[in-house]
Amino acid sequence: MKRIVILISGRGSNMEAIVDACAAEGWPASVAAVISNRPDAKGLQFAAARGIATDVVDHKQHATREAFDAELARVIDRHTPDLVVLAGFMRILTPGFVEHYAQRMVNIHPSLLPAFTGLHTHRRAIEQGCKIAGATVHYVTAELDHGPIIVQAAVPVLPDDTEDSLSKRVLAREHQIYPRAVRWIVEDALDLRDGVVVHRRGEPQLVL
Ligand SMILES: Nc1nc2c(c(=O)[nH]1)N[C@@H](CN(C=O)c1ccc(C(=O)N[C@@H](CCC(=O)O)C(=O)O)cc1)CN2
Ligand SMILES: NCC(=O)N[C@@H]1O[C@H](COP(=O)([O-])[O-])[C@@H](O)[C@H]1O
Repeated sequence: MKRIVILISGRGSNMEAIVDACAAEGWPASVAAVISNRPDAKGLQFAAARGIATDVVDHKQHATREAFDAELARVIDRHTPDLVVLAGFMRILTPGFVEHYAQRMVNIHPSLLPAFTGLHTHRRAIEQGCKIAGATVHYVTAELDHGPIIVQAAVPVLPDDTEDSLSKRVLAREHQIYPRAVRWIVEDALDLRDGVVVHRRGEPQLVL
């Protein structure tokens, strides 16, 4: 049984989608803990209500990124994870932390990478007149939002879209592709070769 630790910073709707899918679909895995860098993260309440261990490592309590990451890794490792899932986790992680969880840490990003790395992706897509937006699940590397891509969902940008309406439409697709990606990983359905993810059963890695 694989052990998953999920990191959040806020609402945690992607974490909820993964918890629900894991429970409903009988994955060979369980969510061992949900950990946040923010004590007020709403997702912590959901996890606790589902009987999942929760922890807080407050980034504001640490003088440096390295000190925060070291404490975060100590708390994560108490739960002996096979997979670390970033789900709206809003801290850039140091190279040492990323190396510690090399090839067993994933993230969901609200754009079709490599477009729009970083923050405020939907606002930028609208400002630049993009017709297509979306989300990407990728392995985490030291370089921000540049890890090997596992699956992507494409979402149309509508003429009257606002940042809020687009983010809601993309979020709904995130809730589909993130559980799918995590299930592939815990079922050992993916190969990571020379920075490219190959799905052993040939499942589509771009969902329109
Ligand atoms: N080394 C890596 N760390 C992280 C990655 C990654 O790919 N490599 N993914 C991010 C998730 N993310 C986008 O998907 C992201 C999160 C946070 C930021 C950011 O600029 N954070 C600021 C603080 C912002 C805030 O607190 O609201 C910061 O850390 O100074 C950019 C992209 C997770 N980490
Ligand atoms: N760069 C990281 C980033 O912006 N992640 C995004 O934050 C949201 C978290 O929502 P959630 O807390 O409801 O899952 C999601 O849309 C996720 O793609």
